[in-house]
Amino acid sequence: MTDSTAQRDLWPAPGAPAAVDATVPVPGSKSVTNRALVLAALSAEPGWLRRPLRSRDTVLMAEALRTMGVQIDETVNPDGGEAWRIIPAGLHGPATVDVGNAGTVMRFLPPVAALADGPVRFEGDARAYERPLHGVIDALRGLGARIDDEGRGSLPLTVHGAGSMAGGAVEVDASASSQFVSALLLSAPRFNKGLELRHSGRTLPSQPHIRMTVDMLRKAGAKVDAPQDGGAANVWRVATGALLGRDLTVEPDLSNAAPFLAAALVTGGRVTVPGWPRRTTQPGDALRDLFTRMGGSCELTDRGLVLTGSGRVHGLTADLHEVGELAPVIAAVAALADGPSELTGIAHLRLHETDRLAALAKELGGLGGDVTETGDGLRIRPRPLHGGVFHTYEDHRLATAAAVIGLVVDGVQVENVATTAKTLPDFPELWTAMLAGDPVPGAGSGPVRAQG
Ligand SMILES: O=C(O)C1=C[C@@H](OP(=O)(O)O)[C@@H](O)[C@H](O)C1
Ligand SMILES: C=C(OP(=O)(O)O)C(=O)O
Repeated sequence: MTDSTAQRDLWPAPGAPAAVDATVPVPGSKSVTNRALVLAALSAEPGWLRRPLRSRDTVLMAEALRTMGVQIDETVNPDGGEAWRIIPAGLHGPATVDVGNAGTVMRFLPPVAALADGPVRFEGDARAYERPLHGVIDALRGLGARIDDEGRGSLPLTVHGAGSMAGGAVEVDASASSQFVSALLLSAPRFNKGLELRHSGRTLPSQPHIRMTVDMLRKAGAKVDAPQDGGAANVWRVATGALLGRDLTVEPDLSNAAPFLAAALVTGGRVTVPGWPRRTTQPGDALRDLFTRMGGSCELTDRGLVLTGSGRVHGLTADLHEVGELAPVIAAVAALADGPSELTGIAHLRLHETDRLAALAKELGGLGGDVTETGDGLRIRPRPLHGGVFHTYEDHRLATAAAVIGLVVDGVQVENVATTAKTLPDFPELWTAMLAGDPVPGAGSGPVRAQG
C-alpha cells in the first residue's frame, strides 16, 4: 500500500434508495481477453475476438502486441458489440511496452518478447516495479532468453529477443502469483522444445486462472498435460506446435460481477447478470456459492445469473486462496454482516495492485469497521459504520468494494473512482444505472487506445 492521501476526485458513493432490482450486463473478462490476445498474436493464422473487454489492462495488452508487429483491427459485430481481428506477424524489436499496472501484461509478455527479433523494453506504473516478476525472469533465462533487469528481478527490464526460444524443462516458484505459470505456458507452443514446467513453491494461488490458461491453449490447438487432468502435481507439459486462429466470444467478467451481485445481497434486492456461463474456468463463478453462504440465493436461468438477497447478510469463514480477486468485495460485504468473518489463504494479495490486506483493514477501519490483518488474510467483526473518505490506492477492486459499502452507509466518498477503468470502464455509470433499475448497454466502444 503506497500513501494515497490526496483528496482528489472524491466520488460520493450513491446510497440505495430501495432494494436494488436490476439487470446488469457486465463487460467481458479481463483474464480471457488478455489470454486470447496473446494466443491470437502467437497463432499461425488470423483470429477474431468478439465482445472483448475494453479497459486499461486490455488496451495496454493490445498496444503492446501492436508495438511488436501484431495487427489488431477493431470492427463491430453485426449484432452490436466489438469484434477485434487479430492478424499475427513476425514479432519485432526494438519495441517499448507500457505494462501500466497490469499483472497479465507484465507477466504474459516477456515470454512473447523472447520470441521477437530484437530488444523489447518493459516499463510501467510505479507499483508495477514493486510487483513480483522474478519467477518469469528466472525461468525465461533458464529456457535460453537474455534479459537485462540490472539485477532487480522486477521491472523495468529489457528482453533481448533472439527470434526464437529453446524451451525445455524449467522450475518456477509461483507462490507469489499464478501468473508466472500462465505466462510461461501461453508462449510455450512457440518454444523449439516446448516446455516442461514444474512449480516448486509451497503454495500456488489462483489455480482457476491456470486452468483457464490450459483450457484456452487447448482450444487454440496446443497439446498440454496438466495436473488438472490427474497428471503429476505441479507439472505442466506443453508440446511445440502451431496455434490455430480462433473465433472467440468473451464471457462477462464474473469477478467484476461481484460488486453488482453484492448490491442485491446488502440491499435485500435482486440483480441479474446476463450471459453467465454454465461452465467456466473463471474464479468469479465461486460467487454463487460464497454469496449463498452469506445469505443470498442464486439461480442460473436462461436470462443469466439471478442473485436475490434475503435482507440478512451473514459472516463468512472461507479460504479464498483460489479466488483472491473476489476478496475486496467479500470483505466489504462481510463488514455489513450479522456475524464475524475470517478470510484466509490470501497472503499473496499483499502483492496485488496495492497491499490489499493492509488497505482493506485501514479503509474499512476508517469507516468504523473492525478489520484486522492476519498472517494470511483478514478477520472482520461487523459494527456500525459511518461515512468518510475511502482511499483506493489506484486499485480498482478497492473502489468497487467501497461502492458496496456506500449503498447502505451514508457519506462514503470514494477517492479516484476512475481507477476502476483498469478492468471495468464506466463503473460509475453502470452503478448508477443499476440503482435506477435501468438495463444499461454493455462495454463501451471506440478505438483501442492506451489510457494514462
Ligand atoms: O491470470 C490472471 O488472469 C489472473 C490471475 C490472478 O493473479 P495472482 O495469481 O497473482 O493472484 C488474479 O488475481 C488476477 O487478477 C488475474
Ligand atoms: C490482481 C489483479 O490484477 P492483475 O492482473 O494486475 O494481477 C486483479 O485484477 O484483481
